[in-house]
Amino acid sequence: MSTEQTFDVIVIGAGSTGENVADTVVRGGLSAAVVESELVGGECSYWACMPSKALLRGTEVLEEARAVSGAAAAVSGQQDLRATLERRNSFTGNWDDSGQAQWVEGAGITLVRGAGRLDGEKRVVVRAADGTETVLVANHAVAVCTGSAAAVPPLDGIEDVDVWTAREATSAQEAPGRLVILGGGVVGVEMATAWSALGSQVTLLQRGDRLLAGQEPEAGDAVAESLRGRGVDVRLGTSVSAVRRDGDDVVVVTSAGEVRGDRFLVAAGRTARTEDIGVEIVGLTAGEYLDVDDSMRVRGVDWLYGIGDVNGRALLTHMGKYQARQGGAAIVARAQGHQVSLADWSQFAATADHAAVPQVTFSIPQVASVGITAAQAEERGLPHTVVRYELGDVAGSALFADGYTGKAVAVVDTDRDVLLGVTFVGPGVSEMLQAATVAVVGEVPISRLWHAVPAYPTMNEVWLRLLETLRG
Ligand SMILES: Cc1cc2nc3c(=O)[nH]c(=O)nc-3n(C[C@H](O)[C@H](O)[C@H](O)COP(=O)(O)OP(=O)(O)OC[C@H]3O[C@@H](n4cnc5c(N)ncnc54)[C@H](O)[C@@H]3O)c2cc1C
Ligand SMILES: NC(=O)c1ccc[n+]([C@@H]2O[C@H](COP(=O)([O-])OP(=O)(O)OC[C@H]3O[C@@H](n4cnc5c(N)ncnc54)[C@H](O)[C@@H]3O)[C@@H](O)[C@H]2O)c1
Repeated sequence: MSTEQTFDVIVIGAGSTGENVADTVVRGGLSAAVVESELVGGECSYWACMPSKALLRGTEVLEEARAVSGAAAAVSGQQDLRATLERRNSFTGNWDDSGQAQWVEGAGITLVRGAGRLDGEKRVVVRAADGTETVLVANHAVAVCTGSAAAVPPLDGIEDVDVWTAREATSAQEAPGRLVILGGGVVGVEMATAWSALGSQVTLLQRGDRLLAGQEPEAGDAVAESLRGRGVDVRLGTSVSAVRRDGDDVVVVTSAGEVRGDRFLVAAGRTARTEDIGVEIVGLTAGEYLDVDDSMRVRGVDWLYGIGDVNGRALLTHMGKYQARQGGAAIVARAQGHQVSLADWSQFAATADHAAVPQVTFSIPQVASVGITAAQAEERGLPHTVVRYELGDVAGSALFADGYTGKAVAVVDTDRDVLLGVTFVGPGVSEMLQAATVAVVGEVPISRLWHAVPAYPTMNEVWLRLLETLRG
């Protein structure tokens, strides 16, 4: 027997995105239920951003202290693995979501535990762990915020091996002795940095000729050099064809021979969590990312929204939350019978998804970027010029660390005289990113940027050097 409840908006998935969609519509005066089959808070809180950054932070702090002569003398001994893992555990609330569930209820959102599935127009069936079913009916909209999962390539023998994905790599309670990682993207690079510093012998396999392939080349080159310097076996141009067990070992068969490890982490991208949510009822294909317009509405289905990782536009927590604010506002406006403008930068459009996605890779060195790369400007046929500057050559960097090395890269639209993209590579650059984001989103003219005077002696002085280099 199933019970039926009605809400203005039903959100499937209480990750960081779903929580924010529900919060936005409730603040807009609508009622909302959010359905969650695992932990309220989703991937970011328990198996992604938070635990991975907690694993990395100690290594970064030690590295920064060791790079300041005088301070370096105080850094002796090894990082405490147990304490690092316990600090990481505390950031995940020991994988207990009661705090976040409390927040949801406190925000006036109804939390429904169980797996949600579309069952008709504006109808969602929720199957709880005990098999009971509840039917939720939406007055206005259903927002699918079910996120993404690790994509595991169909390698020969993979079904016989206990593969690690980002979930196991971020929640492990011991450092693996030998860790073999497939994929030199963000997850592969961050996990190689974290676990190599915590005692694992890491081999990183990347099929392309560069790590962090979607970034400016300076990023992947610097990170590869750094990882090698800290003992990681980085193998570029290496593809993996098969994997097998041999006693306690995992044997990974690559285009350049076999690699043995205790653990095998697959970090080869993500796949949409749309397998079991009934998208077929609106003519969509299970397993594919939801194709949405800039208000996050699924094209062709006026009551259905796809927000966050599940739409594949920008797989980052802060972008999912941004889309939640924009899409949530659109849901509220449409419920009130208002027109929703999809014009660029309107209050309902997630325009930044196309032009200004900020991202920090917490490798050593860090990579902080926003907007498009020079290669993307080329692909899009945009008239542009690229300006590069050695970040180590400004006084603030020299103070930050002895022998600081880093790069700044700016892609400038030569027609419109505005920034298309900015990338910083180096220690401590994550905190420099927001200025670049404001400049890209605001399309601040280069002539006006000369008036944005960076404080001395900070690393931000590189902005002035980039402008001087551009002027020639
Ligand atoms: C290792 C790693 C590190 C990362 N680090 C960062 C970082 O530093 N910064 C950053 O910005 N991004 C980072 N990301 C990306 C970030 O984790 C995601 O972009 C973010 O979690 C997406 O949020 P979401 O709410 O859209 O999806 P999710 O967090 O995946 O949430 C979806 C929720 O839906 C639930 N769900 C799924 N199907 C159903 C169903 N049928 N019924 C009910 N509930 C369902 C799931 O249980 C889950 O709770 C990282 C990713 C990984 C893998
Ligand atoms: N700090 C952050 O913001 C952060 C951290 C981690 C993850 N994330 C998000 O999570 C997403 C997923 O990260 P990811 O690293 O899994 O994906 P990714 O797309 O960044 O990188 C995957 C890498 O694996 C390689 N690859 C894929 N299949 C392969 C194969 N069969 N053999 C060898 N190499 C193969 C690809 O060439 C690519 O370089 C990212 O898009 C990012 O948005 C963000």
